Amino acid sequence: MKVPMTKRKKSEYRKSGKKSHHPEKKYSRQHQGRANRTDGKSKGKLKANDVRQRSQKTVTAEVTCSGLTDGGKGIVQWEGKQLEVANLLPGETAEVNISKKGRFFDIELERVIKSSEVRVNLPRSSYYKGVGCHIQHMNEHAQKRFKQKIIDELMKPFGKPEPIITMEFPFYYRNKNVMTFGLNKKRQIISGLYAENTHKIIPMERSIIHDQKADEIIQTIKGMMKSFKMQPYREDTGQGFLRHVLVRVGKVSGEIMVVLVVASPMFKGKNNFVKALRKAHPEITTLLMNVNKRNDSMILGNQEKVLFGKGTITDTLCGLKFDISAKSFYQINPVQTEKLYAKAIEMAELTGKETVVDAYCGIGTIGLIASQEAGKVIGVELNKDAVRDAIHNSKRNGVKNARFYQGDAGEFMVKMAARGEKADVVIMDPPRSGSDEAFLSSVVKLQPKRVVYVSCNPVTQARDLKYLVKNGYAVEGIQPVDMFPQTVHVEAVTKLVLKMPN
Ligand SMILES: C[S@@+](CC[C@H](N)C(=O)[O-])C[C@H]1O[C@@H](n2cnc3c(N)ncnc32)[C@H](O)[C@@H]1O
Repeated sequence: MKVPMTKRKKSEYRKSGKKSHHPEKKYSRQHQGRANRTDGKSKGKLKANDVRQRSQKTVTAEVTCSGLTDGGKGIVQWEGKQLEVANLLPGETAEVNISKKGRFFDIELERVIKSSEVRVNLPRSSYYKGVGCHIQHMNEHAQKRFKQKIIDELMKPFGKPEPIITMEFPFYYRNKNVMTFGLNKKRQIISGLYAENTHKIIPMERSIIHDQKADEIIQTIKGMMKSFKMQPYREDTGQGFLRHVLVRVGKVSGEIMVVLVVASPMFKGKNNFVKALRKAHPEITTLLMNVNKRNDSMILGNQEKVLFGKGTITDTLCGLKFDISAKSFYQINPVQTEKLYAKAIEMAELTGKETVVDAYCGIGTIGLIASQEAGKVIGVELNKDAVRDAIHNSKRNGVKNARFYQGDAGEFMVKMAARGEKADVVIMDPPRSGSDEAFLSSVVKLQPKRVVYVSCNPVTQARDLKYLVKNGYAVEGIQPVDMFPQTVHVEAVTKLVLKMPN
């Protein structure tokens, strides 16, 4: 089956030039001379292997990078220890600041002395701080090689993966931005992203992978907070109101959803705030308030109130229209999603007769696209809002042969197997943690002829493939897709076929 590609605005496919593919080439050129510095301070040169004491606890040393971790960090040796340095590339020599924190070393890149030819020079603005963009300092060829190597190594037991499908214009692709709000030491309001594995906010106004309009709206909200006496929430004291702002953009429809994630439902000055925001951004099509009183890392709470508009946005994917709620999962890179889904449906080899299970189905995207070529589709998903969206999306696209159920995919499959039901094809797309034994063992009992496994985490995917291979399936195709350019994440879709039915 040929999955239709959605017609998109030209800007989504825009080519940025011949050699450098970077969106702000002028910056790359302007800053060539000092772009390798990370702090812009003028420093005396260090000789090779020279070590300088900066403070009681911090030393500055010269190191050479010998390779990369799967997290995209440069590997260096220092005083007989192997350390990892963010933003450093193999073959590069650099000055780093090393400080001991308990049993661990904190190591920060001060400046690159000898630069790799695959390095993309970035200016030092907060724009390029690289939170969430672990490998934006690598050119596109190096990023491609890096991701291919990860997939090739993890999938070695199952066969040779195809070359990764890359993105033509790998910038500004995200259709969802979430920024967290807080106060800095001077008690000024900041918005940004959490530093890796912490709840420390790194102030950031925009990113090369964010939707630019979404970033603009978030900055407008930050600017409005003072005059509306809206305090950012503080995790340490539990005081304050605004925790996060989530913006979701329909890249084809142009519809924009803004979600104010707040600590309490008491929104003082709500009407005036909404009025002012709509005046500044008439392009916002719906605005919601989500109340999150929890103290964990979940962004959204359960309580939600629509402040204006329909509370959802609509977008087009593979020729179908999908309504998306704030809490539902929706793939964040729609350009690459169409390529991923096309591969998944090709691997399913549908003839129009099959019963297809779309497990971990979200708002029903893969299942509804597959339904056009299948006998019937059964979708299962844990998130209630996403299931409601899937049922609604089925109706709005006139699909008559798909049913969606809310529940744990593993439990659902166990029941299907116990009832002796039949499935010809299982398409599964679990979260990063992968699937579980209940689900996988039921697949083995149901014996679908083909299993198409879509995953954003090849580590858990490889673990689950091992189980299926051990229990009668053979891997017949592995297709990596770069859904998250500039980051270390890789998506892959694999095809498994039943070797010998019992
Ligand atoms: C990677 S998303 C894929 C969604 C959809 N296939 C798509 O492409 O948009 C994984 C989905 O699994 C759902 N999920 C997580 N745990 C689940 C479980 N135990 N059972 C069923 N669904 C689950 C999440 O809510 C999320 O919608």
